[in-house]
Amino acid sequence: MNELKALAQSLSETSLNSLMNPQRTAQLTLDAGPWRVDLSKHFLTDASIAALKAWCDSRDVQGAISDLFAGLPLNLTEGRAVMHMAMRAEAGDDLKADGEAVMDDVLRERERCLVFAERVRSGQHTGATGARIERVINIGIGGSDLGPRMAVEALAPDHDGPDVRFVANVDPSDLYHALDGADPARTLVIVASKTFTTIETLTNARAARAWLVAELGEAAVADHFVALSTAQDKVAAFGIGPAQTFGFWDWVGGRYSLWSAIGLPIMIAIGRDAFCEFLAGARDMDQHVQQTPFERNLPVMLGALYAWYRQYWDKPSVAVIPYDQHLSELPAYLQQADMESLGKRVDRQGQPIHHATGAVVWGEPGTNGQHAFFQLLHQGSDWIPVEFIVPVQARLGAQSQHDLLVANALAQGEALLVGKDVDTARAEMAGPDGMDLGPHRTFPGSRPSTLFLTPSMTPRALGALVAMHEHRIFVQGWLWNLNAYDQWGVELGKALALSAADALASGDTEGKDASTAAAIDWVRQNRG
Ligand SMILES: O=P(O)(O)OC[C@H]1O[C@](O)(CO)[C@@H](O)[C@@H]1O
Repeated sequence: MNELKALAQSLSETSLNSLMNPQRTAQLTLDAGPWRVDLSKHFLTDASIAALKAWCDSRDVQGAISDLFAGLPLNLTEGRAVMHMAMRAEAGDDLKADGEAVMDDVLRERERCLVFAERVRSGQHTGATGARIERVINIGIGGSDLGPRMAVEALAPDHDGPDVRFVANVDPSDLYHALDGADPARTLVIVASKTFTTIETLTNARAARAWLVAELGEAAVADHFVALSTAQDKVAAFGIGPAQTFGFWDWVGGRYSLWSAIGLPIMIAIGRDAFCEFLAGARDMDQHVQQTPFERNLPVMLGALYAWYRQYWDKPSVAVIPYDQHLSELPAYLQQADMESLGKRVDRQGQPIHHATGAVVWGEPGTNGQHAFFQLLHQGSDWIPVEFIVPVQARLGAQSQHDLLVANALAQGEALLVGKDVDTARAEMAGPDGMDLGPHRTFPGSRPSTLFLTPSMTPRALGALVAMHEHRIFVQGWLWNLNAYDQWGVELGKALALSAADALASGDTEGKDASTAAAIDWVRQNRG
């Protein structure tokens, strides 16, 4: 039997708590940038660490990381490098994508974005009537929404620019709320789309444009619309000029693009210095992943651990629980980063993969989740690896109240690990009419979790955390020999949505399955 499988089976019978001691925690606590990450509540032993290292060595993970940073075309199905790391690199870093030096272009475009953001923040860039911009609306979806949305919310304590809102859904109510109360003369619309073909984004952008033109006239579009895209020709066809267009490159994947021009809403919200700190945090992690030996390398260890839990322990999900209300969008952000990257069933050569791959990523901030789904985490029939993400300093509000938040995070990890045996549970209380509550109040324990601690959720800490997950996802994908950088699985639904829209308009359901055809008929009769 494969050693990783055998270890999974034998360790599943082991009490995690019986492994614990201070030396183990010290050995398995990794420092990466401003993060202290405790992996000691996982099924990591000398034997399993050695087996995970052997797995990584057999797949030459370290060589793959070098190839990634060398800008080789690792995204085979799209024939591209994967070089979002260049977007947070600095002058003097010698980075290439597909053989071309990229840093001059990257730094030039970054500077254009930062200058524009400062002009909006300072009021130098005004609307068509000369009024200061007070509301910025980012229209984008997927990677052109989730990253900036998450970071703007995460860094709310750093937010000193105009109001920044996000519209993603083609549901017209999303745009309605973003425009509600907005003064067109004081509103800047950012149309963010790597391809500039995404139907939701273009539909919302056209609706926002019509709203603006109705109030201020066609000529105002130039001052009130900017585009973030790799497709300059399509942006021009939409009517946004080159001075108002900020670009990036096809070797920056959509879900890895918040460091690029796609980060413009973040720049407008928090300004140049804080945004550069955000990039610096990610760059810290780029250096960490390249330079740190296996046992101390956080993205590599965590990627190997998660690959093991999915493939050999058959654990179908990972819970991400930030103990920071401002990180409420982090689970959704990581869902795209992870599930669009690792949700694949064939390998890089197109051959079937005969084991489980990508896991479901989900979560909510603590402590809210404790009063909702933690019942299942503690007493459900299976365990789920949990990430507790915990900045220890309050950025807003009283530190004493924040301490209670932190205490809850620590307590949850402890409860998952230690559990409660049936005798203790019985001794505590009986049920109605002396009913034995022992089985109901027992906690099995031995449930793994990772504790991410950082002093404060600064821009630098956030950058490091996000980049850590990017590299962790790379390692998992490489261990499974799948392409973590394409997303063909979204295409069929996109095409069928256009066909369903036609059928809703015309009533012609020929070629549709019976269920879909009936639904189309019913919608046509009931849509008012
Ligand atoms: O930035 P675009 O090209 O509008 O794409 C938005 C999103 O759509 C996807 O292609 C999936 O539909 C994502 O990968 C991407 O982040």
